[in-house]
Amino acid sequence: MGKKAIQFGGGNIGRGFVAEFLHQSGYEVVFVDVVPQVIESLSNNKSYNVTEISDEGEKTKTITNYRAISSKTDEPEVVKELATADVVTCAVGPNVLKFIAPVIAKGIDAREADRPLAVIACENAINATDTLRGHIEGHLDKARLDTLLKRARFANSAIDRIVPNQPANAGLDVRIEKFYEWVVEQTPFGEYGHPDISAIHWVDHLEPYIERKLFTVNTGHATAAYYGHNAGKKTIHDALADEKIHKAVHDALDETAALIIKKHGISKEEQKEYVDTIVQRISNPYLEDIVERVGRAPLRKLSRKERFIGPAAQLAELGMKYDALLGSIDKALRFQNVEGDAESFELSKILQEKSAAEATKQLTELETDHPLYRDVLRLVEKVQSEFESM
Ligand SMILES: NC(=O)C1=CN([C@@H]2O[C@H](COP(=O)(O)OP(=O)(O)OC[C@H]3O[C@@H](n4cnc5c(N)ncnc54)[C@H](O)[C@@H]3O)[C@@H](O)[C@H]2O)C=CC1
Ligand SMILES: O=P(O)(O)OC[C@H]1O[C@](O)(CO)[C@@H](O)[C@@H]1O
Repeated sequence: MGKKAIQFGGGNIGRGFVAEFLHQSGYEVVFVDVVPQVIESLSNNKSYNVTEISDEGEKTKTITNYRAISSKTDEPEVVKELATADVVTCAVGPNVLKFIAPVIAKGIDAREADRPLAVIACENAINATDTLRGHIEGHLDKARLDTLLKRARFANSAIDRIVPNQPANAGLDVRIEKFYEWVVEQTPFGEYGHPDISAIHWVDHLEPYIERKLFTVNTGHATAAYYGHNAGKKTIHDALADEKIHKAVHDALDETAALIIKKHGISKEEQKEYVDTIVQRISNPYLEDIVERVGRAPLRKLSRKERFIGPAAQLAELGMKYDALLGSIDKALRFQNVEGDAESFELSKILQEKSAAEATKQLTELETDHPLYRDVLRLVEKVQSEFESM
């Protein structure tokens, strides 16, 4: 039996990042999704193209050797595939992990293979695999929990690659930036050793990588998106061409860099190079990355451990500067009632219906005695008063 991986989420990252690299390492990929069109399209087309874009031009790779199953209509099939798979990955969105956990738990409980299933969540969230594991454990056969690690091993990951929204007629094909980083913990695999996926950079300690990525790439990307949306810009490239927004992005990344350098012992020079690289990446004009995609789901992005409150809270606790991050939070609070973005409508509702204190608590989960709390409360009050007067 050849190597088999189950990929939950046949979307941009699922097809354009995870499946590309699993395919490259000889895995058969079984996509699992809930959207019928995704399943149909993957089942009816035996290949699709991934086109890598960079300022050196474009390079196209053809992906084959995959299948697709709906976890909505064919759950028993998905369980059977999980019971004999080597790896399970997911790119469904951090808030969806709780919905894929039950079927993964059934698959783990059905396993008799001599090697545990490698579980690797590929989401923009810190320790997403631990979160998924927590949901899975709630659905496992309690009587067999003591043998869980013989049947599954759980490794957190940091994934970084920009996959913009695809052209309407793209079908399965994905246009994606050439740059990528996929860092995964290797220690959870212990004596079994990690799966052989050549694109992965295996590390013992992931935290420096995931915090650096989330608080640099995602903080910078989302800052550009929210300032850009607020200024009526179409793409991230357009936003960064505006010198005030370009400065706001660099100012926010100067603050997160100070935290990353202090906390993780990464050198100033190395972090500056990393920052310059991501500003260049996100302003890539060929990606045509619209600000509403990068700013999507503002409630998630304003939450406690995420790309703004996460670093700003740590900086406030250390008595370090976070004014620029307050600017990013201000613009994120104004990402309201954006067509197709349910969370942006929910954000507007919260700001209209709740008091500033209730809204601050609900959005950021900051305790009232946290050193960051008062500054964020003032931002919420300001945004509420401006929207009231509109
Ligand atoms: N787009 C990007 O540039 C990057 C995205 N990410 C992260 O990757 C994840 C996915 O992002 P995208 O691929 O852009 O989103 P996407 O919306 O293109 O793909 C998500 C896929 O998950 C599927 N899905 C939803 N619920 C499901 C369920 N219960 N079971 C199975 N499949 C389900 C959807 O049908 C869709 O096909 C997110 O966590 C995102 O933050 C990470 C790095 C880059
Ligand atoms: O995918 P999220 O979490 O909504 O964040 C948006 C952006 O952050 C990135 O994932 C950067 O890693 C972008 O590629 C992505 O479009």
